[in-house]
Formats: sequence, C-alpha cells, structure tokens
Amino acid sequence: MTSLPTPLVLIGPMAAGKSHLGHHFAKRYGLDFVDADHVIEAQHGPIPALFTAHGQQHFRDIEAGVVADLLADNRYWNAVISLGGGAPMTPAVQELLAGHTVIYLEVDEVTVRPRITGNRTRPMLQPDPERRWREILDERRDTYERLATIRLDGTGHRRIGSLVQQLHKALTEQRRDATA
Ligand SMILES: Nc1ncnc2c1ncn2[C@@H]1O[C@H](COP(=O)(O)OP(=O)(O)O)[C@@H](O)[C@H]1O
Ligand SMILES: O=C(O)C1=C[C@@H](OP(=O)(O)O)[C@@H](O)[C@H](O)C1
Ligand SMILES: [Mg+2]
Repeated sequence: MTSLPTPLVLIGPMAAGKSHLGHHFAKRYGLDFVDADHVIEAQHGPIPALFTAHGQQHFRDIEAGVVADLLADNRYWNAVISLGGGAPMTPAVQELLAGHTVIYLEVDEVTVRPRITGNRTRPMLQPDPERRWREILDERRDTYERLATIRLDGTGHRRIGSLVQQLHKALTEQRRDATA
C-alpha cells in the first residue's frame, strides 16, 4: 500500500512533461502509470489520424470516455494518470476530476520551446507550434489553475529526478496540512 493520495492525475499544457514525469514518478514509488493518450491510441489508432478523419470534437468525446473509464477502474486507483493537455477543458472531465489529486505541471514558453519547435505530431499545435502553444495556454491557464490541488513548477531544465522529488515533497506536505 502506498501512503500517497492516489490516483494522481497530471494536467498541464502540451509538452509540459506530464507523460515523462508520470512515468518516472510511478516507477520511483512503485505505482502503476497510465497515459490517457496511449489508451486512446491503443483503442482508436494514432491521434493525428483521429483529428484528420473525424475532427477535434470526436477526439474530445473519446478522450472524456477514456478518462471516465480510467478513474472508475479500480486497477488504476494506485496509479499515476497522465491526461492530454486538452482533456481538462471538457466539462465532463472537470466533473470527474473533482475530489481527486490533480497536479498541474506548470511550464513556460522558454522551457517547452525546444520540445515543440517543428512538431508535426500534435494536431493542436499546427501549423505554427510556438504561436499555437502560447495561444492555447492563454485559453486554458485559468482552468488548469482552478482544477489543480497541487501546482508543480516544471520550468527550467531540471533533471527528472529532481522533479520527481519535488512532487513527492508537495504531496507529503499536502497530506500533513490536511491532517494537521
Ligand atoms: N524534465 C524534462 N527535462 C527534459 N526533457 C523533458 C522533461 N520532461 C519532458 N521532456 C521531454 O519533452 C517532451 C514532451 O514531454 P511529454 O512528457 O510527452 O509532455 P506532455 O505529456 O506534457 O505533452 C518529450 O520528448 C520528453 O522527453
Ligand atoms: O492539448 C491538447 O489539446 C492535446 C494534447 C496532447 O497530449 P499532451 O498534452 O500529452 O501532448 C494530445 O492529447 C492531443 O494531441 C491534444
Ligand atoms: Mg502526454
């Protein structure tokens, strides 16, 4: 049994490092890791093809269903769950997240720039990844902040081990405050 308030749900903008951090945190603390985008792709094929063939709304409907299934499935109650950057914008997903530990991985443009320049795989970032990333974060920031129970600073070029530790510390402090 873990003393961590699982499931831990990671939210934040594209290329913030949600999937990367989720994988490493889970490995370090013996938790399972599941990435909602990977589940979508396993069930429906590549995300860019889904956008091209059926449009964004179709993807959002599938995404909301996958998030609902993951949060309801007791196999994932001890897991770290990474969501795609747009998932928390769907009202149904916002309702599902209530009462869960929601970690907003905050980054800035400088941190993500090398990760998104020239990106062709994220449909939402086309055709100009850097400009689109900024515009989309401006639209989503308030929602990320509202849903977060923990905000984690992912800016700069910190090693993943240090981010993992930082998250563990934030979770432990939150628990201590809740029981004080
Ligand atoms: N802390 C980090 N330091 C360096 N590179 C990172 C870090 N976190 C993520 N990355 C890299 O940035 C890219 C995007 O990360 P990813 O986890 O897929 O982001 P997200 O799931 O938030 O879209 C990947 O190539 C990943 O390896
Ligand atoms: O922000 C978004 O709208 C999206 C983010 C992507 O996930 P990551 O945030 O893991 O890149 C993926 O779900 C899809 O391309 C749409
Ligand atoms: Mg991801």
